[in-house]
Amino acid sequence: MNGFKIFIVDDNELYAKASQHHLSLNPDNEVESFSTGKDCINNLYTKPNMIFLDYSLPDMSGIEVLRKIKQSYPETPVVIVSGQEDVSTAVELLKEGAYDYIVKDENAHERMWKSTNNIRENFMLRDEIDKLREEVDHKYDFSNIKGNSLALKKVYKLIEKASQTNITVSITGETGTGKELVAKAIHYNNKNKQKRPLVAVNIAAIPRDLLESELFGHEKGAFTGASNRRIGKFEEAIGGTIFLDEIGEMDLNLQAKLLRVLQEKEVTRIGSNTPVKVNARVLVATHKTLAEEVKAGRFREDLYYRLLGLPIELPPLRDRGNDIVVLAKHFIDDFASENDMGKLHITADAQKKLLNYDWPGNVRELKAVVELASVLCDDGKITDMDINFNSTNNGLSELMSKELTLKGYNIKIIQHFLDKYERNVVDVAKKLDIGKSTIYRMVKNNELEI
Ligand SMILES: Nc1ncnc2c1ncn2[C@@H]1O[C@H](COP(=O)(O)OP(=O)(O)OP(=O)(O)O)[C@@H](O)[C@H]1O
Repeated sequence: MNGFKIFIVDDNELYAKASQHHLSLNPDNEVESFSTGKDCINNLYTKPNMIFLDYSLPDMSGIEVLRKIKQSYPETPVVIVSGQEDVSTAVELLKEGAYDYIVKDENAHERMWKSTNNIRENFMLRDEIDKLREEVDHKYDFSNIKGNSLALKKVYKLIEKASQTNITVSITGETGTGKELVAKAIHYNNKNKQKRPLVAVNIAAIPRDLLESELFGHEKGAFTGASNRRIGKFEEAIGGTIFLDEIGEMDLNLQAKLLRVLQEKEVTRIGSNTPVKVNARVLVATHKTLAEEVKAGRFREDLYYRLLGLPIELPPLRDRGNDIVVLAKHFIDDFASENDMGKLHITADAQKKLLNYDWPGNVRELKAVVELASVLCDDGKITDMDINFNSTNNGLSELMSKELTLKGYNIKIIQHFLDKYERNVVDVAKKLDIGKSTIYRMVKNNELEI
């Protein structure tokens, strides 16, 4: 935020000067004073951040000036400063939209100072919220999803179509193909929804017994342990989007209840008789083939058709051709810049190795593999030696997905090298450019195994 512009409107020049001097003690404040209501109104176009307005001016009454300000700039806070200690005047002015009322007594300047600080803080917070909103909008636009393969271009087209309406969207694809990313892109690209909440519920992550209350809410005392009333996710998402991830994991009993909610467009909290209207847009995702689940009797057919809406199928990574390299470079660049590592390069051999792999864990796995390679590589060059697919067997794929301390990462990396170089401490110390004694000390402390 630039300077904070304050108007003081007071026909008592001496008082106005004293106020101006006091408020200018903060160099961020740009204070201007005017002796008439007209002068103030004529200068409103310069957009002051706040106005101190004397109630009794020679040309207009304070309330007239206040109304004129509120007509053109309803957001500008106006603090009335007046000699009258008349409570009813204060109430009247507050009703007309004044921000505060300060009586001209010996503490008036101090209160003006405090009022300025409060309002400035509010402005800064609002500024910050606007910036964060912009960031979020930017973060989840299409550019967040990387890849140029034909298969993915079809997906982009569908995301665009899905964003233009409120149609239900069912996103399918193997684990780690970016289903959640697509759900976010649909929500944040929808002009009506992007400023409203996106409420995500992972059906698989919530214990069966708690899921109904999580989705639809409950009243106090509805069941043992329900000590307070609780709003469900559907109600939280009113006006926005609810994203039901892993919908294929929902049990049949709850599927029936969900169907009713979708049909009636209202939820009834457990323990209540009063339904609440919900108009949330619904997105669902699953790594299962729902049609097969229906055939096997594990998913209700009527719910399946209700949820199908616009289906978007995410191709597995192995079918996206050179996107594998595009994504790898993207994750490496991100990782290097987050960790101040300078530019990292990936050799042709390493790229070939990535392209020849099957990627059962899809993009999530690729991210983990190349981030680990970025840590392991020497001289800013990722070679095929740094690309490690057996990671799930020796726990290294977890390395990047878990949040460890730096020491924790060190232990994992050194142990990995020890396993790889047949427990040759001298070789490993050389490779990692650390002292042999460091490794021996860690072995002695039972942090490493040789
Ligand atoms: N095309 C892409 N571009 C950039 N990042 C991607 C892309 N696809 C997936 N990712 C990243 O890969 C990781 C996994 O993606 P996401 O969680 O969206 O997958 P998912 O299909 O929902 O997985 P799951 O089925 O396991 O829930 C995330 O870190 C996501 O940001």
